[in-house]
Amino acid sequence: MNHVLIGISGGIAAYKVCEVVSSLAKRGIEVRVILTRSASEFVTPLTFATLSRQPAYTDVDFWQPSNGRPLHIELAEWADVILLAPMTANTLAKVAYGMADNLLTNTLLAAECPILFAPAMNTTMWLQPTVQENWHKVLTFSKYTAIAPTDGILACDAVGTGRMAEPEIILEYLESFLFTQGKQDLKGRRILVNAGGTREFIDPVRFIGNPSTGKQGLAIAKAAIHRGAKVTLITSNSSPLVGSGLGVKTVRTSAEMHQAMLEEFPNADITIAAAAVGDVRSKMQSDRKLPKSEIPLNLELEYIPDIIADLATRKRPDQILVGFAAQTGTEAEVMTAAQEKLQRKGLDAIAANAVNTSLTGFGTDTNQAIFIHKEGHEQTTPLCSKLELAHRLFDFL
Ligand SMILES: Cc1cc2nc3c(=O)[nH]c(=O)nc-3n(C[C@H](O)[C@H](O)[C@H](O)COP(=O)(O)O)c2cc1C
Ligand SMILES: CC(C)(COP(=O)(O)O)[C@@H](O)C(=O)NCCC(=O)NCCS
Ligand SMILES: [Mg+2]
Repeated sequence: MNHVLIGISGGIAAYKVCEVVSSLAKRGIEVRVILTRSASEFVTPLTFATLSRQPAYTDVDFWQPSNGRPLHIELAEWADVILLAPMTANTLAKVAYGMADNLLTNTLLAAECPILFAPAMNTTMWLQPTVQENWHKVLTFSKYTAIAPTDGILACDAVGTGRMAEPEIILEYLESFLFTQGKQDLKGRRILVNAGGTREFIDPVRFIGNPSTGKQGLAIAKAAIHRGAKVTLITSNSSPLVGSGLGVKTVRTSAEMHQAMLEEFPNADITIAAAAVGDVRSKMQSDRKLPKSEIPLNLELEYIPDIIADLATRKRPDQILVGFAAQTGTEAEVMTAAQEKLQRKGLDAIAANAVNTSLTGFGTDTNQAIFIHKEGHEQTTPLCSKLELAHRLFDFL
């Protein structure tokens, strides 16, 4: 799976799709682009052809007598996933009614692969009842997945809903879809994820913390959204780029994390705890910054209650609870420690990952883990992106 077909319709947000095409091509993914006539008014086919290292197609190509097999059939069969970005109000209406009057809309009808839509338009256009009706209609078809527009400044200086999802968000969807073939197996599921490292404050400017950046937890949240879930992310000391479908709560300390997890846990079908929660904190916590001379050199510590073990005691039979175990040591040592945690804490599964290599663990973009299920089966992942690891975890569960 590595053929991405990108359809571009006539909006100013087309300029941002150049970056999407360029990034995919640099990762060795084959990209082809179809432009509508209006799209070519904004960015030339030559730009996309050059960035993708492939011909870019327009309606001129559609009507070529030299094609042999119809071009829209060839392109539809070639694609593993199609992205339509930006999607105009006009093209959305055509899709909603199955219309096919240009190369792009004919290709969409001829395609069997999953199709991602990233609309972009002025807020008043977006909120028109006709546009909203078309949008909700297309989303009832399983072949189509929405990358909903976000709030912010538009090209007409207005501020509101209608901004196309950022290239980074679109690229993450594509990475997911190339791995999962677009399956929506978490549709209707509510997923709770925590991420990041907690900070246990001694005073307002000093804390006991850890190097967790929240990247793995955030990747799990995104993977779940890409598979159709509704996701709540509780994050500590990490600032996610928020796309749609993600509810985010920010906390600082393990006590705040514990409280937030207790509030959200009853609503979750699956809970995945990827946060690095502190194990100890200072008994003494000052509200004002301590002068250096007042910082005790023998700081008295206390253990922090184990959040995930607490959740396990409250778990209903229909709920799934998964932990992460960051370990150092050999693969055998990592396994033994994770197995012990799985049992002692009463989890359904655990993902053990080594944090003492340069490509896995804290702050890296890649990771590697061993998944262990309480019923005994286990699976070792290859070294892969944190997003892929998240998908492998959902497949395992
Ligand atoms: C400067 C300019 C900006 C436009 N921006 C958008 C836009 O962001 N979203 C949209 O739906 N239509 C936008 N349009 C209107 C579309 O280009 C127009 O509806 C066109 O018919 C769409 O054709 P297509 O869907 O085949 O690409 C814009 C038009 C102009 C002239
Ligand atoms: C136009 C743009 C891509 C600009 O993004 P930018 O502010 O990141 O440069 C973004 O504002 C967007 O997606 N807008 C929605 C489409 C739009 O503004 N259309 C024309 C307004 S009438
Ligand atoms: Mg711990």
